[in-house]
Amino acid sequence: MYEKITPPDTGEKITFSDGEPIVPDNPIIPFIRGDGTGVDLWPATERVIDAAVAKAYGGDRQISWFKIYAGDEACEQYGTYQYLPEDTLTAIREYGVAIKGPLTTPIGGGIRSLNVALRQINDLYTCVRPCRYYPGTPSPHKHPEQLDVIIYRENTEDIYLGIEWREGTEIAQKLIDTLNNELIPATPEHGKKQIRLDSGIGIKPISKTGSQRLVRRAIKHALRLPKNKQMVTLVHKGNIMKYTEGAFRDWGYELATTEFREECITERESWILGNKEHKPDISLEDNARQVEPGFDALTPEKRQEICDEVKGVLEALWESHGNGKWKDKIMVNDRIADSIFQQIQTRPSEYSILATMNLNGDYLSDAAAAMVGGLGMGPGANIGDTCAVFEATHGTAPKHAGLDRVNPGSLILSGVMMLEYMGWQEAADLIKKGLGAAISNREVTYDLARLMEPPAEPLKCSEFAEAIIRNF
Ligand SMILES: NC(=O)C1=CN([C@@H]2O[C@H](COP(=O)(O)OP(=O)(O)OC[C@H]3O[C@@H](n4cnc5c(N)ncnc54)[C@H](OP(=O)(O)O)[C@@H]3O)[C@@H](O)[C@H]2O)C=CC1
Ligand SMILES: O=C(O)CCC(=O)C(=O)O
Ligand SMILES: [Mg+2]
Repeated sequence: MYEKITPPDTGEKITFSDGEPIVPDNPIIPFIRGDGTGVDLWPATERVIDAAVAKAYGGDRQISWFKIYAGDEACEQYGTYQYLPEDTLTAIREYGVAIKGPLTTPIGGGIRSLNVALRQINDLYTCVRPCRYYPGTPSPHKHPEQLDVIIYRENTEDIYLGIEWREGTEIAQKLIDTLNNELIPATPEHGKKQIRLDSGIGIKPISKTGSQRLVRRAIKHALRLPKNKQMVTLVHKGNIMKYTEGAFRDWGYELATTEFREECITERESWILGNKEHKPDISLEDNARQVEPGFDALTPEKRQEICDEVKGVLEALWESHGNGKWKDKIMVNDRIADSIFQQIQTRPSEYSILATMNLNGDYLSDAAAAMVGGLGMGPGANIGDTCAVFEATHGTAPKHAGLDRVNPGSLILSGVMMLEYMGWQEAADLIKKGLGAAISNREVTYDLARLMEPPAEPLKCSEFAEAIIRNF
């Protein structure tokens, strides 16, 4: 059935029921080594995961690794331009849970991202990227320990769908022509806007389906968190992109206030209920005035609309969520994307789960990782309903490739996420303990060593893996 790969002789497949993995004691797990620093990162990661499983379960559980190919290694194995062979896609589909190193994407022309293709082909619609601080990690931030967020990034649409046309091509010119001469003039709100003739054109689709299934997972995750972290923030640039990013926000709120009505409160609803709790005889109009900045300057129709909203919230929610009961619910709020980049730095403790569209989540996950030690400490998972692929937030860092130098922390912590997803919490905990202790002992790779005060003597990538195992 496979052209060039052979699954291990021992082990069984992970299967799925209702979106949850059913994991045998000896699962077969496909892995992609990755390009660039993948040659250094994967061996270190495999060693740490195997050692933790062996120690946690004394031989009763074991992973049978199944080597599959993508990127440069795949071309060596399968031939020129065979970056993502059918074998690889079949193995991931068939075995359900996989882990991968980073893969190169050329900028501009050439192949499109293999990483993105893997997510789209397997419908791994949720990218989960936690950013939390390990004590002793050097950080450019004064209080990195206050940041404990999980980015829930939509993983299949937005500009990552890759539907774009190069400037000057026949289709780009045709599109610009149709937009300038037919579609824009037919849309009064666009006025006399015109697209420059020498533009490249990209399409940014954001669907209700894609947005709501992502937010659904984010809310379900929030339900499993301690009470003080039960928050979901919808991140968007809806003030500028109303029908894509603004719609993401609206669909997120719609889902929270329908499917999760009993469990959720929106920030605005909490203000309305809070105003009445603070002053039980407050009028609808005064309540509306406190909720809506600039209320008195609004048109009478708009003021009436907000009063009706206040009335609707009080009627629908006072019984179930009023009298402070909303404080035990999941708080769903929203923040504009540029503002959230400063908010996670100035008020990190106020955020927990950040639900984002694809591009915003890509940016935000690197920025948040920087606060807790850098890209060497940024793990991730791509999760769908019948399949999951674990990978670090960072890329191939080509200038460090093959030097046994980079920090394997992100890929190892992606392995921890994989073990937790499989329900192998004991092995996951050992790795977190070992990693935390190695960092506290200043046994770290160059990226963390150079930021420590005084600078520490850097370990190699492989030596850091050994230090983690020693500290289990
Ligand atoms: N999921 C994936 O596979 C991803 C793939 N990519 C691809 O990777 C390639 C390179 O991308 P690039 O923009 O350079 O981004 P990278 O994330 O690969 O690297 C940027 C910089 O981040 C730091 N860094 C990255 N990984 C580590 C690590 N493990 N330990 C310590 N520091 C690390 C290094 O900083 P310094 O040198 O300052 O120490 C490095 O130069 C591109 O082709 C890109 O498309 C990018 C992101 C994700
Ligand atoms: O696929 C790539 O080349 C980049 C992807 C990326 O930056 C990410 O997923 O964070
Ligand atoms: Mg990225």
